[in-house]
Amino acid sequence: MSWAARSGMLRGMHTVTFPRPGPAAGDVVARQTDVVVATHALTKTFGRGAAARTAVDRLDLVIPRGVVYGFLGPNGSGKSTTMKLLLGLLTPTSGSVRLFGSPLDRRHRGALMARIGSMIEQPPGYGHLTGAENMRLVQRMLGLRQAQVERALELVRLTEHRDRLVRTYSMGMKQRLGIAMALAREPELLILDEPTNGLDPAGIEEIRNLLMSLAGEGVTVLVSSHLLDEIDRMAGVLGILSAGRLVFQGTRAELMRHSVPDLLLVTPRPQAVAPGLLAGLGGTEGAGPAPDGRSVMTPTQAGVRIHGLAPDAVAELVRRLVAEGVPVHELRREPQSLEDVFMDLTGGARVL
Ligand SMILES: Nc1ncnc2c1ncn2[C@@H]1O[C@H](COP(=O)(O)OP(=O)(O)OP(=O)(O)O)[C@@H](O)[C@H]1O
Repeated sequence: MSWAARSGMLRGMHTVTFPRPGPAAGDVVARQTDVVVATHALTKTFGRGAAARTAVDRLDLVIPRGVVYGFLGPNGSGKSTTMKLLLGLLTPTSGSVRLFGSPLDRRHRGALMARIGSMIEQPPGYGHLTGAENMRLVQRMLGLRQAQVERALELVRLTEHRDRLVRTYSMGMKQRLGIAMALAREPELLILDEPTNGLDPAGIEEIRNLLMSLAGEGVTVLVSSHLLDEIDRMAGVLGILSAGRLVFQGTRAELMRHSVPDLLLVTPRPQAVAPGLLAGLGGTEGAGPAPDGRSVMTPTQAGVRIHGLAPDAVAELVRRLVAEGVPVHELRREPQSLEDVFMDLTGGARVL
């Protein structure tokens, strides 16, 4: 049976109406929907006493069926640990995981894992075996049909390279073989940890297209990255981690709604816009770096760009500029890029 046909089946369907959970549940996750992954206050602390370190901190993830969920966060923010918790490879310190509507406990784990394909950290595969031989191992281990293996190789476009030793594969081919191994059992949920790591733009594009087409067939894809660019164009829902906390969850459009557009001040005398002019104007405090480490005020060709000013603060700034006799040729808002919003979120401790 094809994924498309299977995704329409009621097997394991779990329909819930969500109260708006956790930090910033988005429209996509808040509406009545079929949820594949839901965690509640999921927490993992490594070590004890003074050495204790909380890698994942009270996470409320909600992943609807059939989306690409982009799991973003800087290195060390807890993405891999979360994925291992979802796969039962680590035990939570507290909190819970539900997959396809069932709790991830000892009783359900086997049945739940049979519906999931994953690639965590390094791409798997033995270098001294060919692609086909590696796939045969997976086939035997999982009791798969030959047709399933063939289809997985075809999906990742490795059919013609199947008889080459894996150690001769490029990084992109190794990643694709790892994805084929995860795909062979025709999972309903695919969990991939940084599958675009080390790939060139063409390789990234290829993985992006593959994951989007799988989601189009009803497969739910959870994919992590520390690079926004790699995720942005494929993910229908974004979850952003910072130091183990989920600082945002929702669509790209919802994320952009949290942005404060920059202010562009066009003046022939940018040097007259002293940092002191911004003193006390909201959270930016004039001189010095913003919480994300970027400068609040950046010189541009025609003047200066000022980050994060609320409307009242702009009115006060205009008054000060006039009082100081700074010639203002133009003052306008310019939307922040998605990258800027991401940096604001992950650089500071702000929780949306
Ligand atoms: N087994 C472990 N024992 C102790 N600390 C751990 C263990 N696994 C992860 N950590 C710590 O937990 C934190 C989160 O790590 P994790 O690998 O989940 O982050 P990540 O977002 O996936 O980052 P990366 O992209 O670098 O893998 C890090 O500080 C890491 O050192």
